[in-house]
Amino acid sequence: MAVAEVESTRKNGQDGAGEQSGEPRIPTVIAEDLHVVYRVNGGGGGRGSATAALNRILRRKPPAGMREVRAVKGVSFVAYRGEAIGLIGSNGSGKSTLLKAIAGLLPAERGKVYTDGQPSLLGVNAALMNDLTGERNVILGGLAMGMTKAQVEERYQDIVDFSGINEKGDFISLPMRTYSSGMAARLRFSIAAAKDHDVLMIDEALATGDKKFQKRSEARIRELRKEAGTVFLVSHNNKSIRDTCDRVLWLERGELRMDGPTETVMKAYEEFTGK
Ligand SMILES: Nc1ncnc2c1ncn2[C@@H]1O[C@H](COP(=O)(O)OP(=O)(O)OP(=O)(O)O)[C@@H](O)[C@H]1O
Repeated sequence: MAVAEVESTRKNGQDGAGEQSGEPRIPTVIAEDLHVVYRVNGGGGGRGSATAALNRILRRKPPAGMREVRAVKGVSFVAYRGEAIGLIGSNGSGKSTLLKAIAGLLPAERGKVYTDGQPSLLGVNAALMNDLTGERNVILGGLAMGMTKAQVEERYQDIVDFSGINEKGDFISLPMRTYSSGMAARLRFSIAAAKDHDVLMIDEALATGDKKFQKRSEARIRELRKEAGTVFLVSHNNKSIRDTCDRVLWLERGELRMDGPTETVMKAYEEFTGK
């Protein structure tokens, strides 16, 4: 759904970036008391036979060993156009789950997510085809993101140059399975970053690139923000978050522990983790 313009006030007084006095800020993502639950067959029931499964279906009962993982618990925030928002928190705190729920890839158990336009989630696991060449993946990836064939052709060289894949030889014409994980992540980032996004969500992509690439991608994130989008960045690299984001959401055990300006939240987080 499209979200209406709202005045530049925030209920809880937390400060985000891009706020200019008196100018209305445009929300791009609204999460309202969002809960996300995974249901996992823990195997505790042990009865894996087809007859047992059929009986469960007929009785409409969950399997005996079914376990629930409450990965996101009552998270609420409003993201605005022009913000770059870092998502931090310990392993398993719910960062990736939150992004997937915003992208519409996981259903909300309770609460709601509203987004303006279709958010694009760029994860290190984004679906590129390992058996196809980098070249084919750039074309397919571009089309999958909604670029026209002409746009992909026009931006093809920029994408390859940005990724730096060809710096050490003609890798772009080789299958993706011959790439290191860093090279593959760079190509994924470069394809996604070639398009302007209303909401771009990046899951750890920067952590896998080398220093030079990190600098380039941080600069591109700043550009994407200027082009009026909202960027979410999940990272365990505190420096990347500091260099790229002006607001940080800190999740812990699925709950939003803090939401505020980068430095305030990072200081509290570093105290919590002992750096
Ligand atoms: N597909 C899944 N099925 C069941 N549980 C899951 C699944 N994916 C994640 N979880 C659980 O949900 C919780 C949150 O996981 P999530 O991956 O969102 O955390 P994260 O903050 O992104 O972690 P990390 O920093 O390690 O990447 C964890 O307890 C995890 O075990």
